[in-house]
Parts: sequence; C-alpha cells; structure tokens
Amino acid sequence: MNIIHIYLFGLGNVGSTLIKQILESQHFFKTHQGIELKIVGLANSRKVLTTADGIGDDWEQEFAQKSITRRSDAFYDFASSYVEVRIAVDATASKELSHFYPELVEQGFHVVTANKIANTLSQEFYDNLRLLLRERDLSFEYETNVGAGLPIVDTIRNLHKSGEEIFAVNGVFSGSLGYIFNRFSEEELPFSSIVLEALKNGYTEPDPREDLSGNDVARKLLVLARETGLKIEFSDITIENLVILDLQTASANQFIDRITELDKPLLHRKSLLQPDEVLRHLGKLDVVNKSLEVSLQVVKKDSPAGQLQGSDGFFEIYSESYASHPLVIKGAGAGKAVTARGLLSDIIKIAKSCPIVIYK
Ligand SMILES: NC(=O)C1=CN([C@@H]2O[C@H](COP(=O)(O)OP(=O)(O)OC[C@H]3O[C@@H](n4cnc5c(N)ncnc54)[C@H](O)[C@@H]3O)[C@@H](O)[C@H]2O)C=CC1
Ligand SMILES: N[C@@H](CC=O)C(=O)O
Repeated sequence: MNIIHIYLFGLGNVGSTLIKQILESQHFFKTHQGIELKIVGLANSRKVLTTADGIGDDWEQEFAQKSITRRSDAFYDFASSYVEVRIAVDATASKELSHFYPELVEQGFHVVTANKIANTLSQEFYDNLRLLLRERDLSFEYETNVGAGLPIVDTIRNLHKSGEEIFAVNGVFSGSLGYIFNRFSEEELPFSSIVLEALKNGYTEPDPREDLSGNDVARKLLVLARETGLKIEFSDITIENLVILDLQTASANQFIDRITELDKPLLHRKSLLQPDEVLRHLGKLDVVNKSLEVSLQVVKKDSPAGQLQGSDGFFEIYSESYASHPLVIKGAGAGKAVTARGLLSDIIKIAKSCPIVIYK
C-alpha cells in the first residue's frame, strides 16, 4: 500500500470539493489501486490544521475547533516526522503562495496546483522551479490550469514531447467567460447579473475581474505557450480588458457594489450584433509567430465557438498532424466538481509514479 500525505491550501469552492471527492473515493483507491490517500494538512489564509490520522467527514468542525494560527513552517515541522510521500495541493488563487513553491520542493513536497500564477511568473522563476524539481526528483502537476478538468495541458505536452510541431491553439479558454457570453448573447439580462451568477456558481475567479480583465485567459495561453517550449513573458500578451478604467483599481467589494457600471458598454457591444452573430471571448496562441491574444469577438452563431453552451470551454489545436483539421477538445471549462476531479487525477498520477515506501 502506498500511503500519500496530502497538504491542502485553500478550502473554498475547489478545495472543499476536492476534500469531498477524496473522502468519497478513499476506499476505491485503496482497494483498486493500492493507494491510501490521507489529507493530513489543511490551511486557509489564516489557520492551519495537521492530523496524522487524516481528516474525516467532520473536517469542517475539526478545522474550526483545532486549527491554529498559521505559521509558515507548520506543515514542514509536521511532515518532517513522516516518511510518506507528501503532496502539497494549491487550491487558492494566491500569488504569495505561488512564491513558496520552490521552498515546498526544497522541503520534499510534490506540488499539484489549480492556481495558474506560479506558471505565469517570470520565465526565470518558471525555469528555476523546474530545475529544482529535477534535482529533487519531485513532480509538479497543473492540468487544471487550463480548461479545468479537460485534458489540455497533457495533450499539448505529449504532442510537444513526441516531436510534433504545434502551430496554434485557439478557442474559448474560459469556462466562466464562456458561460457569461453564451448567456449574454442570447438572453435579455443585464451583463452584471450574469457575472454575479457565474460567481455564485463558482465558475469565476475569486475576484471576477481576473476573468473580465482577460488576465486569467492570458495566463492559460502563457501556460500552454511555455508547454510548447516558447520562452515568453506575461507582458508579451495582447489583452483586451473588459473592466472599465474606473473599476480596475477599486477594491473587490467596491467592484461588486458597482458592477452594474459594466452593463452599458457591454450592451453597446451586443447592440452591434447581426441576428446571426454572437459574442465570444477568444484566446489565440500563435506559436509560430510567438503571438498571444485575448479579446472579445463577434462570431457567427453557426460557427464552432458560436454553438457553445453553458460553461463549455473549446480548444482547437493545430499541429503538423492536425494541420487542416484541428484536434478539438470541448467540455465544461469551469466548475468546482470538474476542477477538483482534475486535481485528484494529478494527485493519483504522482501517487502511481512514486515507489512504494516500506514502513518499519
Ligand atoms: N472554480 C473553477 O472553476 C476553477 C478554478 N481554478 C483555480 O482554482 C483556484 C481556486 O478557485 P476557487 O476554489 O474557485 O476559489 P475560492 O475563492 O472559492 O477559494 C480559494 C480559497 O483560498 C483561500 N486562500 C487564499 N489565500 C490563501 C493562502 N495563502 N493559503 C491558503 N488559503 C488561501 C481563500 O480564502 C479561499 O477560501 C484558483 O486559482 C482558480 O483559478 C482552476 C480551474 C477552474
Ligand atoms: N475563471 C476561470 C476558472 C478556472 O480557471 C475560468 O473559467 O476561466
């Protein structure tokens, strides 16, 4: 039996759903795959809990009663007493935590993340992290950085590793913006009310401006661009920002209070549509010309992007073998259940790659 110790950062939509999925599947992994997953560490931004037995269904109560004020070394102190494989899982959107990944690796943790920030800091940070991982023989998995639970990162990585030249990846990279513009194009509702619903459903980033500014999609393009071997920085991306200037610097709460100020400019964009057109938020990664673009576009209703429904993401991969007919991946591009399942799949991938520890 391979015992895996999981240390989870972030107990919001994705983090708490991951806990639920792990607890529900523990028996399955144990009996069918010889893997015992134990969540031995939980952290939100203020508190931390460690427990050698692993958390159970009453974890919220246990966290409320037994967690202590967070110290940066709380997990390291605890982990140093155990020989089990340790995996740190990041289900936050925290930049601060991303800067700690090298330290986590130094401390012997594999890292699984839904948070795109570490992969989209400077190229130097990106390269150094990979160097460190190689030196320590540890893994870093981040399939959920692009398309939530859809297999996009792995597909691009496998094509690239097998020597295939990738020319471009185009599509609707954001499930939340997919949901917002699919509905806004068709329904007579104010733009702001649809954004608030996407937030309530757990589709958007904690601060929906990360989506509306185009930054979150730009990060996804950058993650994929780097996967194809491009050396490129976030500042190289051309991004259309849908947040009006006045609201760009407001606090998160002020933004929500004043979100209806977005309605007028977006309604104007919608009023310019022809009956056979819809608005779609598109990402374009042109690997050949090293050009990355994020923008709101008008497309025909009967085009592949125009036909999308719900929170679907849509990715067209053009490469040597898929030159005239792209490889297409489509499906829910946001949502806590699909994202948590993607994280769990990354955890299992690492667990399976680790040699079985003999406990004395
Ligand atoms: N919701 C979705 O559909 C998808 C989300 N993701 C990514 O998953 C991550 C989490 O998203 P959600 O769960 O929707 O957000 P959320 O806002 O529901 O949860 C994030 C939690 O992290 C906590 N947190 C912030 N800083 C922290 C720190 N330093 N240490 C520990 N906890 C901290 C926050 O208090 C919050 O409870 C984000 O990076 C997002 O981009 C990725 C794919 C899809
Ligand atoms: N805001 C995000 C959630 C996951 O990355 C999106 O839908 O793009």
